[in-house]
Amino acid sequence: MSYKVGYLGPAATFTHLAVTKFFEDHAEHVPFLTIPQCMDAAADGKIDLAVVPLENALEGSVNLTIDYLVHEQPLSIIGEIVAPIQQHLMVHPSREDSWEDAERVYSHSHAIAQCHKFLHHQLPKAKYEYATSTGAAAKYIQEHPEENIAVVANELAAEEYNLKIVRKNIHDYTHNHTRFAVLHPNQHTYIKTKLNKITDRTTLMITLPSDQSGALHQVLSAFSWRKLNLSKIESRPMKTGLGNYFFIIDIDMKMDDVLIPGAMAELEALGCSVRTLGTYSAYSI
Ligand SMILES: O=C(O)C(=O)Cc1ccccc1
Repeated sequence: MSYKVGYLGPAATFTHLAVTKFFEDHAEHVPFLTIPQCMDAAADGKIDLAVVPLENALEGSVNLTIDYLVHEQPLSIIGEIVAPIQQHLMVHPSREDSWEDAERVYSHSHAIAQCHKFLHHQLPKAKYEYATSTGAAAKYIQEHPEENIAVVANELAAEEYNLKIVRKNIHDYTHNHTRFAVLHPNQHTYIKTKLNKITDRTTLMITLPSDQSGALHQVLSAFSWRKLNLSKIESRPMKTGLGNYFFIIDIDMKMDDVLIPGAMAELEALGCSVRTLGTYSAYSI
């Protein structure tokens, strides 16, 4: 079967690279300019699957993806792709010899954050400007050679948009990986890949009862006495007022019939609300 797979585009973003490796050639790739547009298309059935960035090892969660999943478009995470990320500095070919004079650095906010030390030292006077993706920034300078901008993006983007890489591997730390989520309206959807599976995961969203002392401790104990291994816990604002947060928790196993449902029932009995954002396998590139 051939899937129609939407991704955070345009061509040659990191998300696109992840899609290419995950689906090989049994998928039609459909670029979207923003994460919400891509997720809306999956919810409306215009594409079969959406692939969007979820979390970066250096910069943390992609809040736009998590917030849109939680507040706007309740798709399920049905798979995860973990990809190494190498950032390069590139310019329009006409500026190859004068890249150090760049007035602006343009890229996705996570890409700029991953290269802060490099940019701080090598382009101290440049202003940062944020694009919807690294690919969008690369495409922009191809189309606007008159603007004195350097872009942070990957090797494929330099090829795709005919740019010159002037500094390679400018990310500040070597262990730069990103998790991409494969999203579908229905949790019970199976996808096939030849990539190596690294782990199974279940992602839950948990809202604590308000003003109850020790609530987070009780939540964690529901997982700990069942020996459920958590690989992530993070809080995000509910957007309902200062001090109101929900938690995103990753458990390192697939939904089962006993342990995770038992923990969820215990949390609900404590007055928490619990939503399963997905139960899936994670694969590495
Ligand atoms: O902008 C891109 O290319 C993306 O796919 C998002 C992203 C940005 C920075 C690191 C990893 C993924």
